[in-house]
Amino acid sequence: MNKEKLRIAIQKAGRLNEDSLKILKDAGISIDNGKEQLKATSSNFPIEVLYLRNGDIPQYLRDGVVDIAFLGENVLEEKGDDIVQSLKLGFSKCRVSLAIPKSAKYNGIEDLAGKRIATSYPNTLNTFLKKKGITADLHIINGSVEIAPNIGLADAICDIVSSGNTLFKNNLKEVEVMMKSEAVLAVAPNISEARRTILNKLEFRLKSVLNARTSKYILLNAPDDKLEEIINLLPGMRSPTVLPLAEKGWSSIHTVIQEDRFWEIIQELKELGAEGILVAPIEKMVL
Ligand SMILES: Nc1ncnc2c1ncn2[C@@H]1O[C@H](COP(=O)(O)OP(=O)(O)OP(=O)(O)O)[C@@H](O)[C@H]1O
Ligand SMILES: O=P(O)(O)OC[C@H]1O[C@H](OP(=O)(O)OP(=O)(O)O)[C@H](O)[C@@H]1O
Ligand SMILES: [Mg+2]
Repeated sequence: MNKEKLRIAIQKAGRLNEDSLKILKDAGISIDNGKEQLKATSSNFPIEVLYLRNGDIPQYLRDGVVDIAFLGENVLEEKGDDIVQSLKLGFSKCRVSLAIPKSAKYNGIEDLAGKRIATSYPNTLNTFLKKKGITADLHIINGSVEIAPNIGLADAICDIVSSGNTLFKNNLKEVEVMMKSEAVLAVAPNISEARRTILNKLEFRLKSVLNARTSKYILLNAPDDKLEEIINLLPGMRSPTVLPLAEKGWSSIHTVIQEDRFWEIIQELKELGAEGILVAPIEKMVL
């Protein structure tokens, strides 16, 4: 029996943990937890899970302790520019931004020259400032960065922003978006061929889950004299399925579309006489 297993790093606790386990579950991979354990295996896929701190994962990938990981793009930007990003996973969306006190004036990045900036992302910030030709005084802190201006520790901060709530509560305003980030599948630079074969299988499953998450199956009834116009609005996987209804002059159309596209065209569909529009989730989608 082939005992080869792919080692994946997942954040032990925090923003990425739950969605990472959920996407594996949706891909049909059951992890035998024990969440108190730092290591777990799967009974139905050749994978071993290591629960680690997000910030430590790039080094583990580099050292080959793990083969792949789910982690934020922002962490790769900060600590892992030698690590390959394979898939974007669509969760933990955020941005790394610069913010200053609400009351401070801001005319552009040059206003930060010579200022004290508190951050947990010094490499990302240094690269950004260098590109802009700005020199500033960086204060590296590991958490609660947004409090720094209020306690007189810094003039500005560079940290993760998502809803903007934390900035708002601390009387700060976002002035520059340095990068956008979401969770990605990261791959160790020296992954073995045998493990890459397992990774290909995992990627195939993850892609099916991701495609399904953003797509909807839609069914609608259409008068035959408007069929062509309605079909033109509905790009299907190949082309929509059209079936005659028992009532003469009417057909049922089935197709798959991106959810956001559906909301764009719903009004047009109705104006063309579409009726009985049903939208259903898709569990897996193999293209
Ligand atoms: N408010 C947020 N909204 C959405 N995504 C976020 C948010 N904060 C962080 N993230 C993303 O989730 C990742 C993990 O963040 P989290 O705060 O859970 O861990 P951490 O404290 O950065 O790392 P560690 O696991 O090393 O303690 C970040 O690197 C970022 O990509
Ligand atoms: O724009 P918002 O939606 O308010 O999110 C941004 C906040 O979320 C993150 O902190 P987190 O809650 O992960 O705490 P941490 O510092 O303990 O990681 C980040 O460091 C910000 O402080
Ligand atoms: Mg955090």
